[in-house]
Amino acid sequence: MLRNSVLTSIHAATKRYAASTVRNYSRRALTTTAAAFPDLRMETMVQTTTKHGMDVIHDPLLSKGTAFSLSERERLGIRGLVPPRTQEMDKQLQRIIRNLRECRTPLEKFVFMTALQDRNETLFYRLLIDNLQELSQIIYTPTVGDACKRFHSIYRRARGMYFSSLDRGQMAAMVHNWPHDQVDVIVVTDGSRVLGLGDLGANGMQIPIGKLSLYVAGGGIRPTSILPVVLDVGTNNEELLNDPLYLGMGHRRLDGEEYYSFVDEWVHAIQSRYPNALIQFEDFKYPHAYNLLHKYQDKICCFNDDIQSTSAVALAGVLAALKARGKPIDSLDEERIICVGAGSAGVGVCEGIVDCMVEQGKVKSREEAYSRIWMLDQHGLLGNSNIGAGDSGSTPLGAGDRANLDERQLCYLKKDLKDRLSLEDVVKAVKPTVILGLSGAPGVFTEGAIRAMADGVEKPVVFPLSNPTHQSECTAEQAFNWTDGRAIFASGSPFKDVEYKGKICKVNQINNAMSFPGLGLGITVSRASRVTGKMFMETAVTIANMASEEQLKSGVLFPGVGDLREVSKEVAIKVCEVAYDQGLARAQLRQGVSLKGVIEESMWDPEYVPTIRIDGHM
Ligand SMILES: NC(=O)C1=CN([C@@H]2O[C@H](COP(=O)(O)OP(=O)(O)OC[C@H]3O[C@@H](n4cnc5c(N)ncnc54)[C@H](O)[C@@H]3O)[C@@H](O)[C@H]2O)C=CC1
Ligand SMILES: CC(=O)C(=O)O
Ligand SMILES: [Mg+2]
Repeated sequence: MLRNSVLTSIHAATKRYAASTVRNYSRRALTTTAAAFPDLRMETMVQTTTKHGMDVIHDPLLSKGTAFSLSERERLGIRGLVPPRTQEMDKQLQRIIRNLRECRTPLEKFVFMTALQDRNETLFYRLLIDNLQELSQIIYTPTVGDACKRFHSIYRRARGMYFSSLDRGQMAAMVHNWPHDQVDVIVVTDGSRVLGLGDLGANGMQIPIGKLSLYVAGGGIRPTSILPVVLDVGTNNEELLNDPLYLGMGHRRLDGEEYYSFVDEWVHAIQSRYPNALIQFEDFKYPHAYNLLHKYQDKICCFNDDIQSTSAVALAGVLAALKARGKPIDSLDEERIICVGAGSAGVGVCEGIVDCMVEQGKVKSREEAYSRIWMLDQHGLLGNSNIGAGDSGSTPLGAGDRANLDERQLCYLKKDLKDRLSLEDVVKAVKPTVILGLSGAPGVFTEGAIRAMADGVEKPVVFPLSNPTHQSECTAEQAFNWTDGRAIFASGSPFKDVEYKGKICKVNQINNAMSFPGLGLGITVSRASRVTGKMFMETAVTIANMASEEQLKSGVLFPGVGDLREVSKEVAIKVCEVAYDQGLARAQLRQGVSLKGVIEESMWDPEYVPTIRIDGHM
C-alpha cells in the first residue's frame, strides 16, 4: 500500500499554499514550505496585506492583538492604537483563559469564544487546540445546540454565507462575494434537522461554523480556506416564524422540485468558483439527506456527514467493542444489533455495519447481514403488520403510516416480528448484544429495555448517540446503573465517567467529529476528486484499532476529542491511500517524502506569522 510510498514533488496543495502570500501561515508550516521552495522563503516568512491602521487590527485573520512588534506597528500604521507593551501569544492566552473561566454558563462561554474568533482567529485556534477536549463542548456539541436555538438572539457579526429563496437566479454571482479565492472545505446545511433539535431554519448556521472550526483545529485545514453555508429554504418551525427577531426567511420550507432545484442552483454556483472544494452536507432531514447524497456523490467531491461520517465512527465503536470483549474484529456477524432511529444517521450507520459484515465475508449475502439488525422508528419496530395485535404482547405505539418507509428502511423489516413492537419487547425477543440510539428522542432507552438487554449479555454495548446531551437516548449513569456497571458505553455528546459501586466506568464519545476533519485533510492533501465508501470503511477500521489493549480493558474504545489532531492524521493517511488506490487523487506522487510527512507538514498550526507588512512596502 501507500503507507511507505513517497512523494515525487511537494504535492500541489502544499505548493498552492506556498505560492499565496496573503494567507496566515503557521511558523512551522512556513519553515517546511520555505525549505521546499527556497525562492519563496522570504515571501512566506511574511504576510502581506493591502490593509492599514485599524483595518489590520479589526481583521481577525491578520490581527495579533497586542503581539504586533514595534516595527510592525510603525509599518502598519497602528502605533498608538494598541497598548504599548508587546505581549506574545502565551501572555494573551493567560488573559483569555482567565476571562473564559469567569463566564458562568456554557452559552456565555460560547459567546466569548465567538467574540474571540471574530477578532483574532490565530489566538482562537491556539486556545481551541490546546484545550480541545474542554472547548469542543462549547463550540460544538452540546453547547452549539443551545447557540443554534438562540442564534437570532445572540447574533453579533457576519460569518459564512446565506443563500435564500430571495437569491434564485443570483447564486452564481453571489459566490464571488466570498472574500477568499481558495476554499478547500464547505459545510452546508438547510437547518432542517439540527442535531436532535429539529427544524431551526437559518439558525442552523452555527453548525457549519462549529464543524469547520473542528476542521481547522482537528484537521489542520487553514481558516482562510473554509466556508460555512446555510441554504435558507424557509422553516416550518412556528416559533421562529413568529419571532420578529428571527433572521431567516419568514416562509415555510420549500419542498419537492422547488427544493431540489434550489439546491442544484447552489451546487452549480459554488462549483463554478470552487470546483475542487470538498462539500459536506450537514443536518439535512431524511429523505432529503439521502436524495442529495445520491444525486451528487458521483458528480462532485461531496459527502453527507450524518450518514457517512457517523457510520464510520459508530462502526469503529462497535468494532472496538468487539475487541474490548476479547472477540476478533471480523466477528461482526455474530452480533445482534438494535438501532433505534431510522433516519439519515440510523440508516447510514446500519448500512456501514452491513457493508462491513459483507466485507468480512462471514455472511453469505447482504440479506443475511440485514437479518442481524433490528430497526425501530418513532412507531416501534419495523416489523410485519400482518401479525395480529396480542401475538407478542406488545404495546400499541400510536398511528403511523408504514407506507412511508422507503427501500433503504424496508431492508431491515422483520417478517417474524409484529410491526411497531416496543423497544423492550424487541429486546426480549431478540436478546441484542448492541443497541444504538440515533433517534433524537431523549430517554427512549428505557430502564426495562436496558435491564432486559443486560440479562442476556455479559458486556452490553450501549451507544445512545443522539445530540446534544439532553436528547441522548439515556444517560451514562443510567446505562451503568441498569447494567450493573457492565456496559460498554458511548454517547454522541460527552458525559462524565461514572463511578458505580467503587468502579470507574468509562464513557466514550462517538461523534462524527472523530472522522470528518481527517477526511477533509486527506481529501485536501491528495486533492481527491470524489469521496468514497471505502474511505469511510478504512476510517472506521483505523479508529477501531487505535486503543491499546489496556485501554480496551478499562472500557476506552478509542481516543477522545482531545486527541483529534492525532486521530485526524491517521484518518487522513488512510483517506489518501484510498484516494491513490482508487485513482481519485490529483496530487502527484514522488520519491523522498512520506505521505505521513506531507500530511503533517500541510496541517495548519496557529502561530503568528513573524512579519506582516503592507503590499509593496518593505
Ligand atoms: N453522534 C453522532 O455523531 C451523530 C448523532 N446524530 C444524532 O442522531 C439523531 C438523528 O439524526 P438523523 O437520523 O439525521 O435524523 P432524522 O430526522 O433523519 O431521523 C430520526 C429518526 O428517529 C426516529 N425517531 C424519532 N422519535 C423516535 C422515538 N421516540 N423512538 C424511536 N425512533 C424515533 C424517526 O422516526 C427517524 O427515523 C439526532 O439526534 C442527531 O443528533 C446524527 C449524526 C451524527
Ligand atoms: C454530530 C452530528 O452531526 C449531529 O448530531 O447531527
Ligand atoms: Mg449532523
